[in-house]
Amino acid sequence: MVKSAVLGFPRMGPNRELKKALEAHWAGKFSEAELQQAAKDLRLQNWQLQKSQGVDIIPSNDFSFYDQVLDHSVLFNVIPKRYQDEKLSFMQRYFAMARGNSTLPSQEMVKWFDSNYHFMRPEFSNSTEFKLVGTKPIDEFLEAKEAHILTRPVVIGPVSFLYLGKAEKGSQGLDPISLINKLLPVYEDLFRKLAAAGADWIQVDEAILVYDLPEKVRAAFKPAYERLSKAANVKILFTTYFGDLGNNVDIINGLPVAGVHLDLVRAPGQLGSILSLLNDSQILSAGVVDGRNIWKTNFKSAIEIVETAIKKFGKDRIIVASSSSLLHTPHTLDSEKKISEEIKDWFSFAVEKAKELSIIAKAVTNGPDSVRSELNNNTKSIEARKCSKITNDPAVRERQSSVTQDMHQRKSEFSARNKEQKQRLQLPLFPTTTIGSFPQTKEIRLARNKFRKGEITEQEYDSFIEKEIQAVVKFQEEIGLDVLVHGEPERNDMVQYFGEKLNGFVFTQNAWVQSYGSRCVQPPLIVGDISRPKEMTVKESKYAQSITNKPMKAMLTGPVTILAWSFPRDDIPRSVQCQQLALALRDEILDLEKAGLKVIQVDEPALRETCPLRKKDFPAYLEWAVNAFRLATAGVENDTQIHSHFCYSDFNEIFDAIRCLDADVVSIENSKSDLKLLSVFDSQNYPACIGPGIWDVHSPRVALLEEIQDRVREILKRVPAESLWINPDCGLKTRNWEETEASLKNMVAAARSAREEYKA
Ligand code: MET
Ligand SMILES: [Zn+2]
Repeated sequence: MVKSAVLGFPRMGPNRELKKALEAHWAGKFSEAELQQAAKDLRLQNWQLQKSQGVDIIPSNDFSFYDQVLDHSVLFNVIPKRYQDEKLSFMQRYFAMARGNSTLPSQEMVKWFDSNYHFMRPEFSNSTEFKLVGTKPIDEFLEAKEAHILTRPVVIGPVSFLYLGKAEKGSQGLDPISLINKLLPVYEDLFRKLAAAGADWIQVDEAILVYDLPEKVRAAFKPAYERLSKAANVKILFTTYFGDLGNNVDIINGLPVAGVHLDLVRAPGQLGSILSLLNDSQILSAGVVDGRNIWKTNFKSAIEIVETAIKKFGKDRIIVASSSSLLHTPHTLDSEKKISEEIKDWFSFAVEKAKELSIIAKAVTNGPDSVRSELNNNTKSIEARKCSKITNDPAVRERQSSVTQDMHQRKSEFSARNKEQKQRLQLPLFPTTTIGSFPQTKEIRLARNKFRKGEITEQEYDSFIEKEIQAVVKFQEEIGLDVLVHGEPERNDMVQYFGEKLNGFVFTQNAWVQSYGSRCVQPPLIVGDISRPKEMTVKESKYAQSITNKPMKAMLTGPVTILAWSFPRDDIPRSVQCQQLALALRDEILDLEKAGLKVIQVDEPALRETCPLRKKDFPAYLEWAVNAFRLATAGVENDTQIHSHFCYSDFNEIFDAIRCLDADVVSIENSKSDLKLLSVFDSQNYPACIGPGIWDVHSPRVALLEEIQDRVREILKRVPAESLWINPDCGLKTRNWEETEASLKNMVAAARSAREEYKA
């Protein structure tokens, strides 16, 4: 029989119970014992839930108090010395590594592949002593067993664990992969203990196979799994996900593991090559239910894929599985009471996906008649979505088909535009500006909530927002900034705000997914063709410009970022969705221009993080991403100045793409990366204006005048004076007014002194 399997389940609980428990614990309101109990309840609930959906193979050790990679570091004693020296309890140390404490910063946090989940990067040193110092995977396996659920423990594979880590400060030059032989005995120990506890399979995640890997890393797999396969009487499911194995597929050839899991949602094409690589006793786990999105599975296509595999392997050697862990999907659709029934029928969250797995397994085991009504309903729902008016807007499609090359082209080259903009804006050397948002105070959040709930009228709300704008504008004039902003008080979130004003988006009540630790995000769902029914931001920006003589900068979130921070459609390419967003923004930008805004900023902080996992796929992605930005912005006159903003990651790699955006001014986060960004200017000849972030807005520390001055001098060694703008790293919404005022005053003073120095 074909079994169904889940690779991992969302941890937070149906109502983010884990988040609440964690935050209460951190606030000292919930003891460690209470936290442990809450976690235990959630685990049990999740196992039983999956069982009740009919899932045959249920994971354990997919739970985490913060992050599964950190769990492994702690389990294997990969604890940097700075955390070891402290007199901390086990949990205190764990949370210190996760979030820092009063004396220590946290470990580095990085993105988990191309998802919006973040993990704590393991740090290895020459003195790392691998030891199995915990029992978490075994405990959780036994906990489930006690509830009569035989789970399949999930562990991160040794090669991925090392590769995803880095050398600790002081051990520079150490390549973590060289530690593999020291690490393996610990895995052997763990596997023996899991086998002794009664596990018959272990899911070993080696997700790095979707990356371009150095030869040394590729070569580490075979010997490692030779050893692990002999370590204990337990079968290994060698698990990959998030894409195509590409050239790493040869690693599977002859690998001594009992089974292999493949992501056949993102990369269905790899099925053929794997089928011919596995030997006669190996099992294939076919990931046909998407672990990364919220759409109902198309049973017909999923079953087709599974049947192909069955033809070759027989029913007993095939498992039907989620493509990846369901960690990246919201918990259940059940709690959504506001989405229309028509649209709700298109979705499937984690609980519903678990059910889908068991239906597909039944269909292929006992024949389609055994689940006839489920299959029929699925066909109906898939058809309904395909034909729905919401999904297809002929006007949007028609507009897309008439997009021409010249719509991506500003009227003149930068140098000509620059002259006209100078003429019109009359800015000093080293113009100062901010990135958009000003402190989002309690009052602002309260007013927004009241308005949302209907407790204040639109008029009352509008006048509240106007007062906020007045205050922010006055403040900026007083401290002497050159290009002002309205402060974004009306915006809850830089993506949600736009999604709510566009056609094609749906918002949920409770569809949260973990981003890091206790932090969850609730991405909008893109369900249909996107268009702009009316102006989105003009009212606020126009008002702001009307109360000052200084140039006001209008703020928009760019097409790539709106797409990246939403759940995209799976029925048309992301490039098409991005172009729809670009057209909607193009209209907004032209309306802003008409309303008298001379400077318009289009933020694209997600441009880098949306890059594909493999280098070979970069050019195609960057082409549609850059084109979307250009399509959105290129309609304006020469003397309208287009800004863009980037933060969150290392932009050196895509600097060429940033140049191709053809923006007049870009501001880039740089203060955290120790001016690393600037090295780019040594090799690249950047034609337009640039504002490398001058201080780190993510820290409450006030930027000192001398610090900013030093930084400006450093930057001026590389950036021509006439191209340099002076601005913070990112928006100020998370800062308070005191810090903001102090830092901005220093920034303006630094700009003034730089003007003096430069003249001299
Ligand atoms: C994450 S980038 C944020 C840009 C936005 N304009 C802000 O200032 O908040
Ligand atoms: Zn930013």
